[in-house]
Amino acid sequence: MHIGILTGGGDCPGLNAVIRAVTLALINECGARVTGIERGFLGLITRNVQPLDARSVEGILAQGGTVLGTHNRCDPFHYFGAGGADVSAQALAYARDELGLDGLVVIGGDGTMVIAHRFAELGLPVVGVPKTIDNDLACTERTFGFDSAVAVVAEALDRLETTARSHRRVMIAETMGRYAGWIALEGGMAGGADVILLPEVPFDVDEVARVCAEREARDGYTLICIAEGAHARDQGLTVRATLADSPDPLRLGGVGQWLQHQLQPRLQSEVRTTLLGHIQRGGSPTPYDRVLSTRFGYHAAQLIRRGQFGRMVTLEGEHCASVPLQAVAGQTRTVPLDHPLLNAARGLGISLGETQGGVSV
Ligand SMILES: Nc1ncnc2c1ncn2[C@@H]1O[C@H](COP(=O)(O)OP(=O)(O)O)[C@@H](O)[C@H]1O
Ligand SMILES: O=P(O)(O)OC[C@H]1O[C@](O)(COP(=O)(O)O)[C@@H](O)[C@@H]1O
Ligand SMILES: [Mg+2]
Repeated sequence: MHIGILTGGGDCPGLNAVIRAVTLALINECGARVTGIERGFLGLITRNVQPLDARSVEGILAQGGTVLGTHNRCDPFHYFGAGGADVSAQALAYARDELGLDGLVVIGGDGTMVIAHRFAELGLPVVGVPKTIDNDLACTERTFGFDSAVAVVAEALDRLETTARSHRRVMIAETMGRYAGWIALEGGMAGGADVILLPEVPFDVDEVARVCAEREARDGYTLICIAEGAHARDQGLTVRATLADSPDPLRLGGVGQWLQHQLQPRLQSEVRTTLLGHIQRGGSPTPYDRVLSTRFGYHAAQLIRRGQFGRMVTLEGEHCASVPLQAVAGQTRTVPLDHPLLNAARGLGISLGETQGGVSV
């Protein structure tokens, strides 16, 4: 048996742990030959691959990034390198006929799963593994990388708290997460934020200013954790860049700065913004993510061993399971408005920037 592995989309802590687990399990349990495809689906177009064995995955469990490299714009069905042309047939022929792959493990997020699903429909035996710091993939309670990103946000807020307290300032920390607020919600809760602003709950600037002013009068400082996809009730998304050649062209960023400009004229204390950016995505995975990645990788190898293709590994409660790629492709899992952590935040007096019927809550 010959199996390929690729990592697609934004990198994320735990990718190497999955590569290691898939490789070791396939070699040990199936006697398989394993090949790494470099830079996501791009490697199937540029024909860049490398053999993987026990030796090549040694020592990578705790390494951030991906030893295979990745790409978050390469879609063989609309290839940027060929003016948006569909080069999927060549990529498929290379994988199946030239490399002789019996299966392909695709480690990626929502965008990558869309492409994986399309290849599966063309007959390539594919198994997906859910990756993203954003935790926004459908059908799985967790993606690996999320816990590591939350740990970075929590530590950043811990550090911002001491400087905010010393200067009696309003400190805004902007997190990643695209259209989902998971990183800001869990990171904000873990880091003791006073205000948490999410894409799922459009906020009222007056209400956020009121909370800051009230705290200014009392404690003197406020910690705000805002997701890059959050927006005021009457505002659209804050877009940092638009990539013309991508099916997912928007890059978000800057809403923290925008909020700073709204708040500053209404407050005595100084307002400062920290954009956490790619710090959330780099570095070593937390122990939780190392274990989750290892479990996901092992489960992916089990699916291959049983010939269960066209599926993505999931976490259901305590157990690894799987769902058809079709159920995941093109979906985004956002924070439900009745999520227990939102209720807990409200119950603790943490502001979500909400007003009800025009009345501040
Ligand atoms: N809805 C979509 N349909 C088709 N391709 C997509 C879609 N969203 C993203 N992609 C492509 O999938 C790849 C990875 O997507 P991205 O969202 O950056 O990473 P991830 O796989 O982590 O979600 C990129 O090539 C992107 O252009
Ligand atoms: O690295 P880029 O291209 O600026 O992309 C940034 C985006 O990637 C992420 O870090 C991760 O998203 P994906 O998992 O979908 O790749 C988002 O949180 C962020 O909006
Ligand atoms: Mg994505």
